[in-house]
Amino acid sequence: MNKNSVVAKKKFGQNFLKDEAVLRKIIEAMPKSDNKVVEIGPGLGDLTKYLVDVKSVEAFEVDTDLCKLLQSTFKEEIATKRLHINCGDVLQAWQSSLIDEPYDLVANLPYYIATNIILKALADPMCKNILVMVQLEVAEKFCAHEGEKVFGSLSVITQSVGEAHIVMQVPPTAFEPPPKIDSAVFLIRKNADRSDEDFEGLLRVAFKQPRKTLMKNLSANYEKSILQEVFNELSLALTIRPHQVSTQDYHQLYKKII
Ligand SMILES: C[S@@+](CC[C@H](N)C(=O)[O-])C[C@H]1O[C@@H](n2cnc3c(N)ncnc32)[C@H](O)[C@@H]1O
Repeated sequence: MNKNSVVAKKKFGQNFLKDEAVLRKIIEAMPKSDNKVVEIGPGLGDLTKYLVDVKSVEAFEVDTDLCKLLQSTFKEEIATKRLHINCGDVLQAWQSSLIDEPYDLVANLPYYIATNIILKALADPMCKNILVMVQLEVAEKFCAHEGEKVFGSLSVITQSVGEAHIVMQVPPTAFEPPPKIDSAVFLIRKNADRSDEDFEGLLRVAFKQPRKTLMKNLSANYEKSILQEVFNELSLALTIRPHQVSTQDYHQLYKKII
């Protein structure tokens, strides 16, 4: 099998990034660091060939056909240890840390598991920065600010460990085959390690019905009189909606009601 005879497999979310200008912009947007690069889903190696030029890369690819192809394309880089390819499902391989040294995640992610992968990377103490291509809609959720309509639990979790912004939007024509939706590359610079399942549980309750008031959502699980007291202490209006509350106030709420 060669690169040109590969038929993209839908079940693995294969949309190969073919636009060289976009590939170069991803490399330019990489955070300056001494960390190793982890690439999830190297696919045909179009991004990988740029990555191995600047960093040593640990790659995870689930498709065994593509693994074989990558092993022959990157023989030299594998021999000189610029590249190591793990063949298998990255989610199976991921314990509390994906690898045992500090790394930056740089990838055009498989969209069907993109949110899950980013949440795992945010909770992984070895992961220091995240530069990934995902569906535009998902990128906007991770990068949203308080007050914006799409500000939700993903935005709060992200702001709890760092800063996020969209680097560029990418149209379907940049890929082969083209996906049905627009995509975006975004960067999260982590500056803290925090993974707290109880806090994330509170966020799930807080944003359960995003258009209802925060008080209404929270009172489904927490004592209303305590909530009223805490809202008062934090100067939060009883009519405030979940997307209007800052990350800092969510942490204060959590401290006071859990
Ligand atoms: C959107 S494609 C990106 C391919 C390539 N990086 C590019 O930019 O052209 C997603 C890649 O992730 C791989 N993939 C899908 N699910 C995976 C999983 N669970 N673990 C590891 N790789 C996976 C797919 O086989 C595919 O190669």
